[in-house]
Amino acid sequence: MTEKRLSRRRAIGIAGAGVAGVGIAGVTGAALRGAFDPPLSAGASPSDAVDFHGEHQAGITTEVPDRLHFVAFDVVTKDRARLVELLQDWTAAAARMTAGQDAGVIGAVNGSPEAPPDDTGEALSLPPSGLTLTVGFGPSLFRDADGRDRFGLAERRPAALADLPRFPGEALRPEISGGDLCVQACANDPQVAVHAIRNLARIGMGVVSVRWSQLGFGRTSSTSRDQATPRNLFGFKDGTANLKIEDTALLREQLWVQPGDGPEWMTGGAYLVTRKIRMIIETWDRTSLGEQEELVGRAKGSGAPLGQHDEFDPINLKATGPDDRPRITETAHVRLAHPDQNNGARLLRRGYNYVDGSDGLGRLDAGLFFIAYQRDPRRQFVPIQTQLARHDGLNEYLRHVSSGLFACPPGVREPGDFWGRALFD
Ligand SMILES: C=CC1=C(C)c2cc3[nH]c(cc4nc(cc5[nH]c(cc1n2)c(C)c5CCC(=O)O)C(CCC(=O)O)=C4C)c(C)c3C=C
Ligand SMILES: [Fe+2]
Repeated sequence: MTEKRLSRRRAIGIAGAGVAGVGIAGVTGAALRGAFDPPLSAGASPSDAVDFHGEHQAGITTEVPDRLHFVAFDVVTKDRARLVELLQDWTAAAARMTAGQDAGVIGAVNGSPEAPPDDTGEALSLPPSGLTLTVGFGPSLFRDADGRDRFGLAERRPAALADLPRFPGEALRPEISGGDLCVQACANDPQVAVHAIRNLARIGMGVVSVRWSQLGFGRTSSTSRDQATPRNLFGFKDGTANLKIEDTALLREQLWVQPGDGPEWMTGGAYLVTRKIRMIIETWDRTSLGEQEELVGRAKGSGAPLGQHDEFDPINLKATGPDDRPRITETAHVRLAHPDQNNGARLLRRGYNYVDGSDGLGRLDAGLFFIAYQRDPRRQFVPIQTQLARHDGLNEYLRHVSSGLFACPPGVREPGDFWGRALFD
């Protein structure tokens, strides 16, 4: 085991040097692309480890890395003790993998030749790569579709974990929606994210089964002012007005469940909404630049709100153009999603682009895997999405095909503690 750990550590140095090389190439690329595109990551090296333990789970305000593997599980056991045991095993494995170690204490190659290894091995020699693993509990864990209290948890279901209403125009596919549990793996290396989910699924065999999963690339948001704003597949900067880790007062108000919000086991946690939103890329690409900008309400190059100059200039919803019409139209995305139109509600977005190949007609099967964390979806995601579903001009180019809702408990504070302990106490 010690030998194994050493080999992962040695690899960090080697891979770190590789990353530095990539950084130089990246700067050249950025310079070629033009003045709008500063390098996307700043600060700590993309190969570093992120702390697993803390007041809040990592992977929520943590700077968004480039890759995602998101998975939703169905719990297949009826035995509460086995579920708790799984959460304990998962927590231990998650802490190890986040630190760049093998999922199990024996490791991928140090065990008995007669037994399956306790790590699958594809991350051997890879550094931690900023891996974060974030767990959430879906409404169906508390009561199944027939109203049965599956694990004696029904009384502990948060009111804020109320099923999302149907929204006009959505075309949800049940087989890629919902789930009793979810794990979000974010990392700077796709192999590290996939390795983590694969090993959690392997450990969970017989207790959980994978319901659906989604790979994402190219973050579509920033969660820190140190990160440059990335672009979504419509080519627009996405994440400019996001909640950021520096906004401590706003995070208390809008993100973290506070004492008294109830139930107590969720204090320090947050609610997660996922939406897989297919983007009708080919139609969008035939839309004029002016119309694209009008639909979003921001300039495509700079990301500035229409009527302003710079990306971070405040949005002025009252500004009018020479024709006396509002610069940001009544159906513009940023008007409808703006806190002033939604009782002050805001979201911490950390979504990803996805491309699942092409459909049978040769069109890209691509879009945004939308991920938003918040203190209470009933006051945040639901009203914002209600406005968007009714009036957003972008709807012509979008199709919501999957939906997920999860209660993400607070962080694991110390070794020995485990994901969701307070829920099962
Ligand atoms: C219900 C919440 C939201 C969904 C669903 C959603 C989908 C979606 N958004 C874009 C592109 C952009 N969104 C932008 C801003 C923005 N979007 C939401 C919410 C949802 N978006 C919010 C709360 C905001 C911020 C509003 C504000 O406070 O000003 C932007 C502008 C840049 C930015 O501020 O992030 C873009 C671009 C797409 C393409 C999409 C579905 C595929
Ligand atoms: Fe948006």
